[in-house]
Amino acid sequence: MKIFTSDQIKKWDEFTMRSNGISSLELMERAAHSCAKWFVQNYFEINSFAIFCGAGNNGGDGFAIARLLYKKGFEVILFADESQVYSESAAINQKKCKDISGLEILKFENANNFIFKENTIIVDALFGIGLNRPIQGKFAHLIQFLNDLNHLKISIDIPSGLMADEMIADQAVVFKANDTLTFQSWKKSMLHPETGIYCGNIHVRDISLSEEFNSLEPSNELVIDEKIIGEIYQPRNEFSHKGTYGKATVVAGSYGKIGAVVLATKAALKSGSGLTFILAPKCGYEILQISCPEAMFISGGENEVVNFSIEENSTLGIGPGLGTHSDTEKSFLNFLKTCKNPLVIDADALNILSKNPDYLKLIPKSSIITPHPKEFARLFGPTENSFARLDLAREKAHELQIYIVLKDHHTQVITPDNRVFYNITGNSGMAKGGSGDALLGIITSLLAQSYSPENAAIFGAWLHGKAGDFAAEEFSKEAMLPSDLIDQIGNVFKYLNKKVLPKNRKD
Ligand SMILES: NC(=O)C1=CN([C@@H]2O[C@H](COP(=O)(O)OP(=O)(O)OC[C@H]3O[C@@H](n4cnc5c(N)ncnc54)[C@H](O)[C@@H]3O)[C@@H](O)[C@H]2O)[C@H](O)CC1
Ligand SMILES: [K+]
Repeated sequence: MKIFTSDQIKKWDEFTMRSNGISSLELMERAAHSCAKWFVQNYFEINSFAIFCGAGNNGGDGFAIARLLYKKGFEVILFADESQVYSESAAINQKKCKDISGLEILKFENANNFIFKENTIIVDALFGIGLNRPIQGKFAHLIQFLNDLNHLKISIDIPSGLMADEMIADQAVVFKANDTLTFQSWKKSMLHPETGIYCGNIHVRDISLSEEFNSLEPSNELVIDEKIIGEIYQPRNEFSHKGTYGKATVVAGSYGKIGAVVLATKAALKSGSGLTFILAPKCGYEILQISCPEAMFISGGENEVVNFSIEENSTLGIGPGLGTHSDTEKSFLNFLKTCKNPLVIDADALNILSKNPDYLKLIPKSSIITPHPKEFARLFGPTENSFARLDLAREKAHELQIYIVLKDHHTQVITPDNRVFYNITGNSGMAKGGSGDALLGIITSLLAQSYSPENAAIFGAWLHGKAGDFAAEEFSKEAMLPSDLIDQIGNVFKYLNKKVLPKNRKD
């Protein structure tokens, strides 16, 4: 799914209206119907809505939604400032509401003294993607008042106060929604931690905007949706053998950190590599041979990996629990001098590179690094926010011709040619030591199976998050473990074969 800027979305609207021969009002009606349907499906037992309408088309959506819900028998209270100059479509929908007896429109000022029923849902239709400056004055006070209410809060298209494409200003006032019903596609600010936090759960509502525009309009920022995954995932061919699925080698571990090797190796095995090797210190030999019998053990030293003797044409995943012992550092850096094939680098291997930045240029082209924000900052320097961090990541991915899987909520896969894929699977239950080890194993395994580095990074991030979602479902976010995530990888492949592939394959 492409991510468009607010300007592009407006062009998308216009293109749709022109090519479908519909008016802005009809498009607004389509949007309102889609929202009303969601409310009925999700909150039919709640019968009261307080809808706050601005003067632009977001407000127009709000008036139209109010009319539709009222006609379905819901109790609806409208709040608006009728002294404002309304957009054409908003004015028409506001008039339609005024013409309905029983549908009251109160002033925003009345909200402060209004007694909202406990189960009233607060609907924010104040500002949408037309917001062009921070909200101040009476609107800011109104939003602060609404944020202090304990009621369920739903935003239409985007929480008021959030810019669609960029970071919020310091002290910005933004409506804090429990859910956001957004039209047709994700907006960039919904995908970054500082801004996405205001959106709650995102529900993308299809309002049938032009598919032709979507395919023609360029965007180098995308959301990894199941359409993309359906195009990447390669189901197994029965006429195959273990050689078909490549050789993966996990280079990891040091005394006391053998668990990281177990997690990375199991994740690699579960992701389908044909042959899987482990290069780890001897202190982990028994543990690894017992816990990962399918993987072959190569000793890299006593308590640390000090000897990078690698299986021929094997795909390497390096880093989990590796430690930064000077002997490990020396042998890893020496190894980099001769390594030519793309590899996957994580955790302590990245920390070793942070201490030796001159070696960054020795990372083989098309390799994949998987830093979390702190590892990224150690590698490339601090940034003031996640938008700036993404800009720096794009610069570095291009400069070093590598893929950067920037782990966050939401993880971003940055390509050497400036494209960004946002992952929308995964959850806070994965914020535990060991999750990153699993991701390293998954991506290494996919790369070993001849997925391109780009597809291994994209598919790996999605698969990792989806397995995390299944684990959270099974064990709760609090109790799930990275090993539970690994155990769910098989269920994700089953989901892919049952749900995703059939939908996306036009064989
Ligand atoms: N394809 C779609 O996504 C559709 C979207 N729809 C809805 O239309 C809005 C966008 O409408 P627009 O009129 O462009 O902007 P807003 O409703 O966000 O109103 C902005 C309005 O307010 C003024 N303004 C901007 N910033 C401020 C500020 N800080 N303080 C005060 N006033 C401000 C600005 O000048 C505008 O006049 C979209 O979000 C959807 O909800 C269509 O209904 C259907 C298709
Ligand atoms: K809104």
